[in-house]
Amino acid sequence: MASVPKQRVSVIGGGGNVGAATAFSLIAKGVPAEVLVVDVVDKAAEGQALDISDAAFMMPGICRKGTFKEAGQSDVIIVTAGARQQPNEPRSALIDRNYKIIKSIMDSLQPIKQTAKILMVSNPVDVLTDIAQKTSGLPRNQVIGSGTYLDSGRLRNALSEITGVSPTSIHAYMLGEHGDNQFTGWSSARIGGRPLLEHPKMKEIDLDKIYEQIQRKAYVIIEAKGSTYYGIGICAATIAEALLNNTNQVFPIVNYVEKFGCYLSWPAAIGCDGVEQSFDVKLDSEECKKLDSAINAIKEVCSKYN
Ligand SMILES: NC(=O)C1=CN([C@@H]2O[C@H](COP(=O)(O)OP(=O)(O)OC[C@H]3O[C@@H](n4cnc5c(N)ncnc54)[C@H](O)[C@@H]3O)[C@@H](O)[C@H]2O)C=CC1
Ligand SMILES: CC(=O)C(=O)O
Repeated sequence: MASVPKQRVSVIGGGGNVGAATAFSLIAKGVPAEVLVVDVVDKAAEGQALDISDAAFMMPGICRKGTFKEAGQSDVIIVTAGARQQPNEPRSALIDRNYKIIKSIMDSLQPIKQTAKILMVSNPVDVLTDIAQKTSGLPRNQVIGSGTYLDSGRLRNALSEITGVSPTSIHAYMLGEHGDNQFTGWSSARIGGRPLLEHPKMKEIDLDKIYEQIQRKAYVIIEAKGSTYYGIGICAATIAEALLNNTNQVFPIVNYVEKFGCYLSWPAAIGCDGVEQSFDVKLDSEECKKLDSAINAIKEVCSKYN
C-alpha cells in the first residue's frame, strides 16, 4: 500500500454535491494530500469517499471517509455542509438554516489544530465565515471563505469570450458579497497591462448586461439542475492548494478586512498562514457605493447572528 500523504484536507459536508466535487477536484488536480470526506450522513460520506478513491488510483492524493475529530486535526478544513438554495431563492435566505449547522460543526471539530485553516463554502458564505471564525476560536487570518472567486471566474470566462484573450490573462474581480450585493470592479480590471475597458472589443459592450449574466448565473444553473458544484469544487480545491503549498496566489475570497471592520469578498494573497496580505483595490465612486451596500448587508446579518 502507498504511504499516507503528510498533509490532510477534510471536507465537511462531503457527502453532498459541493463537498464531493471539492474532494474529487483535490484528487484530480494531483494535490498530494489525504482527503477525508466527513458528513452527518455517514453512508453518504462512505459512498462518496469510496467512489472518489477509485479516481485516486493513479494520483498522489488518497481519499477516505473521516470523522469530525480527525477533521479537527487537519491542515485545511473545508466546510460545504448545509442547506442549498431552492430555485430563485437568494443565498442570504439560507442563514437561518445554516448558521446552527455551522456552529454545531465547529463544536464537533474541537479540539481544532491550532495551525489549521478553515475554508468556508456553505452559503451565505461571507456571514458564515464570520460565524465560523468566532465559534472555532482560530485567528481571523486562518478562517476564510471561497467568496467571489467563483463569480470572478465566471466573469473572466465571459470577458474571454468577448476579447478573445485567455481568462487566465484577464485580471478582473467580482467583489463585496458572494450574493446579490456583489459588484464588478470594472475600474481596476486589467488586460495585458492596460485597463480592460480600453480594449477595443469592450467599447460596444453593455457592462450592466454582463454584470447581470454573472450575478444570475447560479440562479440559472439551480433552476436547470438543482445545484451548482463543479465550478465551486475546483475553486475550493485551488484555494486549499494555495494554503497547503504557501503559493501566495491572490484570490477574491472572504477575508477579514480591518478598514471595513468585517469579513467580505475582497482580494487577498493566500499562503500557509491563511491570509498573508489584503489589498487596497482602486474603485470609482459608483463602485464605492456598491461596496458600502455590500458591507452594510453583511454587517446587518452578522449583528443578528452573533
Ligand atoms: N460558496 C459557493 O460559491 C457555493 C456554495 N454552495 C453552498 O454549499 C452548500 C452545500 O450545497 P450542496 O452540496 O449542493 O448541498 P447538498 O444537499 O448536496 O449537500 C449538503 C451536505 O451537507 C451535509 N450536512 C448537513 N448538516 C451537516 C452537519 N451538521 N455536519 C456535516 N454534514 C452536514 C448533508 O448531509 C449533505 O450531505 C450550500 O449551502 C450551498 O448554497 C454551493 C455552490 C457554490
Ligand atoms: C450556489 C452558489 O453560491 C453559486 O454557484 O454561486
